[in-house]
Amino acid sequence: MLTKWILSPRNYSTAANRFRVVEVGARDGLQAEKKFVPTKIKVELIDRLSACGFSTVETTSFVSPKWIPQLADHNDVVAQHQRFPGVAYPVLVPNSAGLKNAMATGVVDEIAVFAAASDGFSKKNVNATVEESLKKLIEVTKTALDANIRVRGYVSVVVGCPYDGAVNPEVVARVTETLLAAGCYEVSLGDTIGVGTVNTVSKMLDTVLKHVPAEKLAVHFHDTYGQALSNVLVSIEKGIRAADSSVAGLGGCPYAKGATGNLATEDLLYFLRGNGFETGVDLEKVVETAKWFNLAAGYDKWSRVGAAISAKMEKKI
Ligand SMILES: CC(C)(COP(=O)([O-])OP(=O)([O-])OC[C@H]1O[C@@H](n2cnc3c(N)ncnc32)[C@H](O)[C@@H]1OP(=O)([O-])[O-])[C@@H](O)C(=O)NCCC(=O)NCCSC(=O)C[C@@](C)(O)CC(=O)[O-]
Repeated sequence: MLTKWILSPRNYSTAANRFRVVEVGARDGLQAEKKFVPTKIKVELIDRLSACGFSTVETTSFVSPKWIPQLADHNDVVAQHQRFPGVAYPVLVPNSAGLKNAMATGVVDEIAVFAAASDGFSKKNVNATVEESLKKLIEVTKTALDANIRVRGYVSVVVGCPYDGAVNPEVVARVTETLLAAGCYEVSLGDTIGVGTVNTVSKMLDTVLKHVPAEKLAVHFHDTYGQALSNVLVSIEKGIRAADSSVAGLGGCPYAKGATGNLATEDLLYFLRGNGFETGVDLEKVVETAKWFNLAAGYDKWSRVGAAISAKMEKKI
């Protein structure tokens, strides 16, 4: 199975060489952090990421502050960050209360709703089964669309669940179809705990793609076991041209035991650039942003590519 990917030529046609990278560091990256990152730093992080050339920068979550205290400053974040032309700034919304709060800010024009492909994870994450949560999300999506707010969808634990084990790809397909039918413009398939491999991700995608077209899908890999880039490659081979990632590989999910950071944006951009894809994002600027964030927030988090490029930059000085 693996040889097929290794031997397959990397000269993708120009028509298919555009790739959208969705930057989720300010939301997914910070939601599980032990310490609260000050609002001012979050806002500057979003502004700096916007200047890198992303077309989508996810900013925060309108979830319960009791559940995710790290993003309790969502009102201030959306009010204070800049809005670059052509950049979408979705916020995560779990229910109608979150949508109401997001709409009350008067500045949110895109939300992301999230469901899961296992009851075990869904109950831990949103205190509802998959079916119960889908019912709520269909309502939320309808209300948002009626208010001219675009809606992106997520499906979590598409390969494996920390509570229920291996996940049936048919369930992933059904949840994805439901979110698209509700009106989401795209659904991002999340390997929340990063357990997927070329083999399992490939099988999952083959099943989902029997039901929905590749243009309606994005992928969202966590790099817990170092498999994220191979899984992006599999997704590309199947026609998917959008992936989520987070600057410096920040991230994790508080309700997914063992989940480490997202696929790092710098690693994804290097991989895409090296394989002939155009993203419109300036890799070196993203590395500078990671460097700034580490200094500003007192972190020492580096992607592999970020560490390598940063070392080269320092040599030149
Ligand atoms: C969904 C709930 C709220 C249900 O939580 P619940 O406790 O069942 O909610 P409830 O409806 O019973 O309400 C309880 C209290 O929360 C309040 N409340 C209720 N909703 C809201 C809201 N939106 N904003 C602010 N407050 C809210 C509500 O008003 C009430 O307040 P009280 O009366 O106790 O003072 C909760 O489970 C929750 O907030 N969960 C969010 C968990 C989360 O954010 N997880 C991480 C994001 S998912 C993820 O990271 C995966 C992803 C997307 O990245 C992809 C991947 O990697 O797979």
